[in-house]
Amino acid sequence: MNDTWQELYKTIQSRKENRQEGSYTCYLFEKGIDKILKKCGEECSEVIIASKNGNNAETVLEISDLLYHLTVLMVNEGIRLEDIQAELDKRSEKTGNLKTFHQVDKNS
Ligand SMILES: N=c1c2ncn([C@@H]3O[C@H](COP(=O)(O)OP(=O)(O)OP(=O)(O)O)[C@@H](O)[C@H]3O)c2ncn1[C@@H]1O[C@H](COP(=O)(O)O)[C@@H](O)[C@H]1O
Repeated sequence: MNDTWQELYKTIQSRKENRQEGSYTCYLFEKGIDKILKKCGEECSEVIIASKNGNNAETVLEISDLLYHLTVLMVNEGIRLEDIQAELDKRSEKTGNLKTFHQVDKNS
């Protein structure tokens, strides 16, 4: 997985294990799952609004906020980056298989 995302994941994981004064991540873990999910929902809406407004710079900021909050959710739930990677790889294999199937179909 992408190094930046991996680093962020590790930092968030360490915030869960060692609570730190003034850390927003620790605040989210203290509040718990309902707060984390609420933030994921809010950030998702903000991505939609920024994108609808055609503002790519704002959309990039909101997608980054969403990815951060989704990563907090993953750590909270014990979902590893490798789990996401495995699922994406599985889909990519399926698409590859599908392409092969269509190519075979076209040629026949
Ligand atoms: N990537 C992020 C990141 N993205 C967004 N945010 C925070 O997410 C919050 C979202 O802003 P909002 O205005 O929606 O929320 P808010 O009003 O601040 O808070 P609520 O009362 O709504 O919960 C902001 O406080 C941002 O600072 C992040 N906070 C931390 N990180 C990274 O997480 C790691 C740990 O940081 P600490 O949490 O500071 O220890 C570091 O690598 C940071 O860079």
